[in-house]
Amino acid sequence: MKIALIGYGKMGQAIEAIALGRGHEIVHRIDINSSHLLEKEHLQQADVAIEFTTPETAYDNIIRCFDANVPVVCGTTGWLDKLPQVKSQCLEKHQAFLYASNFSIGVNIFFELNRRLAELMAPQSAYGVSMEEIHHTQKKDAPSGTAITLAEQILEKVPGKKGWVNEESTDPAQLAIISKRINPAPGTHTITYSSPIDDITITHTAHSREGFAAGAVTAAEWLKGKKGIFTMKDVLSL
Ligand SMILES: NC(=O)C1=CN([C@@H]2O[C@H](COP(=O)(O)OP(=O)(O)OC[C@H]3O[C@@H](n4cnc5c(N)ncnc54)[C@H](O)[C@@H]3O)[C@@H](O)[C@H]2O)C=CC1
Ligand SMILES: O=C(O)C1=N[C@H](C(=O)O)C[C@H](O)C1
Repeated sequence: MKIALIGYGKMGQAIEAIALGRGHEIVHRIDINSSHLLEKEHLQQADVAIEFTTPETAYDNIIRCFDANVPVVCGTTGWLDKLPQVKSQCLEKHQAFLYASNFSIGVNIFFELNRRLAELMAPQSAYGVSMEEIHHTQKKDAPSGTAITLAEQILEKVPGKKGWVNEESTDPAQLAIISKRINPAPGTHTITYSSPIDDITITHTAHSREGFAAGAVTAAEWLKGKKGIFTMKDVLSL
């Protein structure tokens, strides 16, 4: 498979290593200094694009892929206010788009655990719920995309929680997400249900970026030749 890497930073390079190891070809490594490669004539040389850049650049990059008729796997976080526009553009232009806040198999299983735990805890009013996420200091967005996905799952199930805030909160209607930036930390997410009697805690800890990169390559292999809007639930049949 011919892959265009849009974003050749920590993730772009980790994805390249996995993709080459699986016999794929990298046709473009597009970074801030080589953005002319985002022109249609270049992007069209790829079977699929994998986009890991910045919250400010992801939207334009995705639309460029649609205009070049190239399926796009996107892992960039912090731009989701524009997700409805991306989805409508994807459908209008008959393109293929797959976004995940986290591509690792472990986190996608953790999402399922989180959903089930929230369902079980929903009637247990003695427990308060909170979240902590820890990442490296180069991370641009807070809370992490993964934390937002986890929070949305909890808000869907736990009555009385109306939204999340990225700070400590005494408002029972708000789910507090505490973000810590410490090196080295590829990504740790912890959810705690706490009562005067006991606590229940679930944690996912990434030991490296390998799981994110492998999941993104698997998603690209799966997306090639498809049309529509997909998530890792489709790829992993969860
Ligand atoms: N969904 C997932 O599983 C994961 C998502 N991420 C997300 O991926 C994104 C990138 O993360 P890292 O690689 O760690 O960041 P990074 O800062 O190491 O790399 C970002 C790269 O994008 C490049 N870039 C900036 N503007 C660009 C443009 N207009 N066109 C092309 N390239 C451009 C930069 O030069 C830089 O090399 C972040 O939003 C992060 O949160 C990170 C890990 C896993
Ligand atoms: O920026 C990172 O590094 C990561 N970003 C993603 C997120 O925002 O959730 C996924 C992972 O946690 C690493």
